[in-house]
Amino acid sequence: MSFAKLKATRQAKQSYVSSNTPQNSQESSAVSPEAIDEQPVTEGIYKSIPEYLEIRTSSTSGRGLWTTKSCTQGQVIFAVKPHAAALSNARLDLHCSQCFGDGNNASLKRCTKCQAVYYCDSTCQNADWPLHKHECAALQRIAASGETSVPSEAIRCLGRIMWKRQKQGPTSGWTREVDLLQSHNKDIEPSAYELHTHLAISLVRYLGLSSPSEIASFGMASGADLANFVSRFVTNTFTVTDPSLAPLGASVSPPVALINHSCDPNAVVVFPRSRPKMEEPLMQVIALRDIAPGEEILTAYVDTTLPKAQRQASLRETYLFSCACTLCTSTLDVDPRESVWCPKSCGGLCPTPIEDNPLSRCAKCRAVLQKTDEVLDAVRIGQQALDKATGLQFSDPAKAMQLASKLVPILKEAQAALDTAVVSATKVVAGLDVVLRYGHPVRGIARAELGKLLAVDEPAPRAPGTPAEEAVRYPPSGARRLRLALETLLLARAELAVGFGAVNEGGAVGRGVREDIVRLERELGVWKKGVGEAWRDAKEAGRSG
Ligand SMILES: C[S@@+](CC[C@H](N)C(=O)[O-])C[C@H]1O[C@@H](n2cnc3c(N)ncnc32)[C@H](O)[C@@H]1O
Repeated sequence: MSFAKLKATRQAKQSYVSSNTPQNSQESSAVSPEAIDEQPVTEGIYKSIPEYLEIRTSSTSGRGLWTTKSCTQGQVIFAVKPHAAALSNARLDLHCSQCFGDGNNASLKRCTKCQAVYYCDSTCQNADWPLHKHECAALQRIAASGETSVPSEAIRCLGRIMWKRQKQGPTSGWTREVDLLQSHNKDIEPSAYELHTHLAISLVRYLGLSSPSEIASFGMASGADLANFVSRFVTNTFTVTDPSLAPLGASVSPPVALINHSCDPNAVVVFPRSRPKMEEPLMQVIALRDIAPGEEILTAYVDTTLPKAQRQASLRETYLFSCACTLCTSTLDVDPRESVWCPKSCGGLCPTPIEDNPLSRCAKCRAVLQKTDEVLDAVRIGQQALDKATGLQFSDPAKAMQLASKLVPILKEAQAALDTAVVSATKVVAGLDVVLRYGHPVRGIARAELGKLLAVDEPAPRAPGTPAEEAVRYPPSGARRLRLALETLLLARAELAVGFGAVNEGGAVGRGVREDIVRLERELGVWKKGVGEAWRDAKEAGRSG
C-alpha cells in the first residue's frame, strides 16, 4: 500500500462522528458528561468488547469505555487474549512463552533452535509456532551477531505485533485496532523521545530490516510510522502478571487499552489463570465495586498506594496527562498514603513529617508525633528496602523466589522470626486496608499471605497466659492463632473473589486459599477433639482420684 493511501486510511479511521451524551455520570468518571462529545467509528472492530460497553470520546481523555448496564462487584466485565505478549527476559526460562504458565513445576522444554524460549509441551510450542518462527529466526540472527543478551520484552512484544500485522494485513480488524491505539508521538518530552528512538532502532535491527522500504511489508510507510507505532506501544502496554501479581512480561490489548485511568478505579485488569491453558494468558477486566449504567469503566495505570505527587509524575511521564480524578482532587486533611499511625494508637493518622516541617499531629486525637527523626529514618529505610525487593523481583525473579523460599525454613524454626513476620504482614494489611478499596487484588493477596503466615506451624508456641494477657497478645499462640489464620483466610478468599473475579473463585491464589481453609478447619477440628478428650480424661482422673 502506498504512503498516501496509508495516510488516507488512517485519517478515515480517526475521523469521528457526533454521538449522544451518556445517560448519567458518576463520581469516579475521568470526564464530566459535558465533555463527552464524540463517538468513534468502530464498525467491524473491537468485537471482543461486550455489547453493553460503549466507546465514547471526550476532549479531556479521548476514547473510553462506558457501561450501559449495571455491573456487580467481582463481575468479569470482559476478558480477552492480548493481541501480543512477551515474557520479560528474567522470566524466559521460568515460564512457557505460549501460555505463560510455569509448567506446574515440571521441566519446561527449550526451543532447540533459538535456545531462548521455553514451552510446557509440544501443544504450546505448536500453537506459538506461527509467530515464533519469525521470532526464532530473529533471535538466532541476534545471537549469531555476537549479542549475548536476548532483546528486551518490549522489543520482542513489538516484533510479535509487527509479524502478526504483516500476516493480517493493514485493513484487517486486528491491525485497525492496533493503529487506533492512542499515540502521544507529537507531545513527548525529549527524554521519552530518546527512549522511543532507541526502541525503534532496536526493533528495526530485531526485524532484520536493512532498508527503509522493507517497512512497507509490515503495512507501514516510513520510519515516522514506526516511531508512531512505538509511541502507541509505550502508551498502551500492560504488564502481564501471575496470579499473585508478580510481573511476568509485557502485553498489548487494544480493547482493554480503551479504558481510561482513575486513581480511585472502579475496575482492575488481572490475569487470574482460570481458563484452560491454551486460552491463557487471558486479561480480565473485573468490577471492583457495583458500577451503574452510564458510568465510565476506569482502571488505575499506576500504583495507587503511592502519594499523589508520585502518581501524577508517573502519569505525566508515561501517559502525558494530569489526573483530575476524585482522589487527586480530594481535599482530605490527611492522605493515608503519606501518614503514620497515631502514636497513642487511637486509630487516627498523622501526616508523615517532612524535614522542613517536622511537627505532626494525629488528625483524630491531636496527639503530637514524637521522635520525628526516627520516623523519617524508618520511612527512608523502608522505601529503600521496598525499592531493592521490587528491583530484584523484576531483574532476577529466580533469586527473589530462592530468597523467599530460604525464609520459610527459618520461620519454621524460630518462633521470634515467625512472630515478627506475622506482625509485619499485619501492618501491611492494615495499611492497604486504608488506601485501597475493598476487594482490590493487592489487598486480597496481602491478606492471603498473612493468613498463610498465621497458619505456619509454630516451632515454640507460648504457654497460655491469663485471659487478660491473652486478649492483648499479638500474634496469639496455639488454637487462637489457628482460628485467626482461618478468619484471615476466609476474609482473603472473599476479597480475592472480588479482585480476581467471582466466577474465577479468586484465581489461582483464591483456589489455593480455599484448600488452606479446608486444611485449617480439619486441624482446628483435631485441636477441639484433643482439648475435649483432655478435659474428659482430667474429669475422669478427678473422679477416680
Ligand atoms: C491507554 S490510553 C486510554 C484510551 C485513550 N483515551 C484512547 O483514546 O485510546 C491512555 C491515554 O488516554 C488518556 N487518558 C487516560 N485516562 C485519562 C484521564 N483520567 N485523564 C486524561 N487523559 C486520560 C491519556 O492521553 C493517556 O495517555
